[in-house]
Amino acid sequence: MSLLTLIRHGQSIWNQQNRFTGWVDVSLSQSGVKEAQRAAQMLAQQRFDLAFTSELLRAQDTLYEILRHNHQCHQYVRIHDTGSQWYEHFEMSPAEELELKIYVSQQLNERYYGDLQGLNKDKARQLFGDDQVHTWRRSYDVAPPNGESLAMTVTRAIAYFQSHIVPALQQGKNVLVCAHGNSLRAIIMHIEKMTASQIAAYELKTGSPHIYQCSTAMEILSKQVLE
Ligand SMILES: O=C(O)[C@H](O)COP(=O)(O)O
Repeated sequence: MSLLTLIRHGQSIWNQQNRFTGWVDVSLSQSGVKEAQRAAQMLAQQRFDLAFTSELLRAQDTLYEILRHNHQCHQYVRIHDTGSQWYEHFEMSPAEELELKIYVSQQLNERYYGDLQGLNKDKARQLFGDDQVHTWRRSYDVAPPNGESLAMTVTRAIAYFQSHIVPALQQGKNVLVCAHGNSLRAIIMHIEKMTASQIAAYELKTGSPHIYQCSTAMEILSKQVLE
C-alpha cells in the first residue's frame, strides 16, 4: 500500500487579485504562505519517499514549506524534467539515498490560460459575458483564446502521472504532489474515474491536502481531504 498526497499550492497573489494566472509565475500571497504553513503542520508526521511539482514558483514554494517542517525529510535534491531519465543511472551513496528526490516538470503546470492570463476574472465577465467566462473556466473541451482546454491539461498531466508517479506508487512509495487546480483535477479525474462533467465541477481549495491510500494495483482504498 502507498499514500498519494495531492495538494494545490497556497493562495497566490493573482488568486487574491482574482486574475487568470495559468503559466504566469507569480508568488504566494501572505495568506498563501500561511496556508502552506498550515498544510505543513498537518503533514509534519507524514513520511514522503519522493515528491513532484511543477515549474511554477507558487507550487514549489508550497512544497518547500511542507518539506521544511517535515520531521522525516532533512535533505532533498531537485531533478528537472529534461526528457531523459539521466537520474535513473547516477550512483547515490547510502547517505545520499536519504535525500528526498523532487521531480520538477512542466507537465504538472497549471492549465495554460492563453490570452486570458493576467486579466481580472470580473473584468473578463464584463468583456465577454458570464457564460463565456464560465465556459472557458469550467467546460471540459473548450479552450480560452490561445490557451489550453481542461481536456488538453488532463492529457499531459495524466501522461506524466502514469509515466512517473504510478511506478513509484506501485513500488509502495509514499508520494507528495504539489501542483495546481487544473493539473491536480486531471489526476483526481483519472484515479477517481470521474466523468468530464464531474471533474469540470470539482473544485480544489488552495493548500488543502487530498490524501489517497492506494493499493500497489492502484485501487483507491481511502481518501481524506484535510482543510
Ligand atoms: O490559473 C488560474 O487562474 C487559477 O489558478 C485557476 O483558475 P481557475 O480556477 O479559473 O481554473
